[in-house]
Amino acid sequence: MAAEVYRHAIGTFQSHSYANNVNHKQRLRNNFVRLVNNDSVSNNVLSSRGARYSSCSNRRSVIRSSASQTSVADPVSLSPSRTPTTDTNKKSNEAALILIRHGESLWNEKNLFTGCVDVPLSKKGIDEAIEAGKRISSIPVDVIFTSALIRAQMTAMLAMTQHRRKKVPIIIHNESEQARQWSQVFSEDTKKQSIPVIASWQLNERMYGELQGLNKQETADRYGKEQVHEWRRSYDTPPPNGESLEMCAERAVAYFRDQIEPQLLSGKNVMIAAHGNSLRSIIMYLDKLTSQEVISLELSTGIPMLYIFKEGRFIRRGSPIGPQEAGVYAYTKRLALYRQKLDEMF
Ligand SMILES: O=C(O)[C@H](O)COP(=O)(O)O
Repeated sequence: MAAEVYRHAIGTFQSHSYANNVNHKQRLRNNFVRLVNNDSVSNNVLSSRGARYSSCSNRRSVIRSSASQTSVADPVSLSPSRTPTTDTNKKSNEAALILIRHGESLWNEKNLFTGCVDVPLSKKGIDEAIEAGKRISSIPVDVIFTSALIRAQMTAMLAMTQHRRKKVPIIIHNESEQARQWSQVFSEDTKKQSIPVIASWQLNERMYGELQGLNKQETADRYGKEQVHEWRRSYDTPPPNGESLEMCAERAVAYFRDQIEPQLLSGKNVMIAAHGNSLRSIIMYLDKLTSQEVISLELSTGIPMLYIFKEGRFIRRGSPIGPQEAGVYAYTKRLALYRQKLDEMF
């Protein structure tokens, strides 16, 4: 089974340009050896990149001091400082972090630059989201963050239809006092069976400026392949009147640090459904990639990626493979226990 875990870890990352990187493959091999030798997240499998976030605890105050964020949390018990997760019966501060790029959109299908244009999933994207949900169906999720764009929200919702815990994802409406009041839930039991979904523009796709709506191939034919590649993948060159990855990172990573890390610190298991470039910038932060390394980071639509957050570190665990893949749950003892609990319940 151990060999199977490794094979899947490598296989899944082939959709990820890391897989073309020899060092990364070597790291995966090393990780695998560590996984086999000791099934504990305390071994930092990303020793060269494992990030230390000593300032995280300082940032916890940000979420507590934000009145709007606290009230967002209230309808379904999101406050990290008051409500420990019940799903996984946590004793340590380990938490799962699932990242998922939305499934294929109707404009991905047509090969159009999309950016902040709010386009829904294609039929293939719907299938990808459901498939992604199967892959993470036995990983605990206590809170979901999505962008404000429908393709990310559809992906999160469709994925959660497959979750074995069968909790209901509920979009939190906090845009006005009335919206907050009118979406209150008055049953504690029902709240417990719900997962809050927080939608934020900061997780939106990078704004693609005057490329939005243009065909990617036609744009490359017109401006040259190199120029278009620079617009699409460089760290600091923005497309005409759009955001560079660096600009996108400024708001997406700040949001991650201020609003999402405190949830992880409090032991909540988090899923983020977002976009190619907002997630690239977050992964750059989690894995401490350089502005050169991030150029070759490509994310496929609808493939979930799993990190474990423990003792201030983000430990990449590869991508969950499928609902029946035992290896996924061997990543940590806690995930294995959670799965066992689900097996007993359902
Ligand atoms: O906005 C888009 O067009 C895509 O979601 C991401 O496009 P990219 O792969 O060109 O960055």
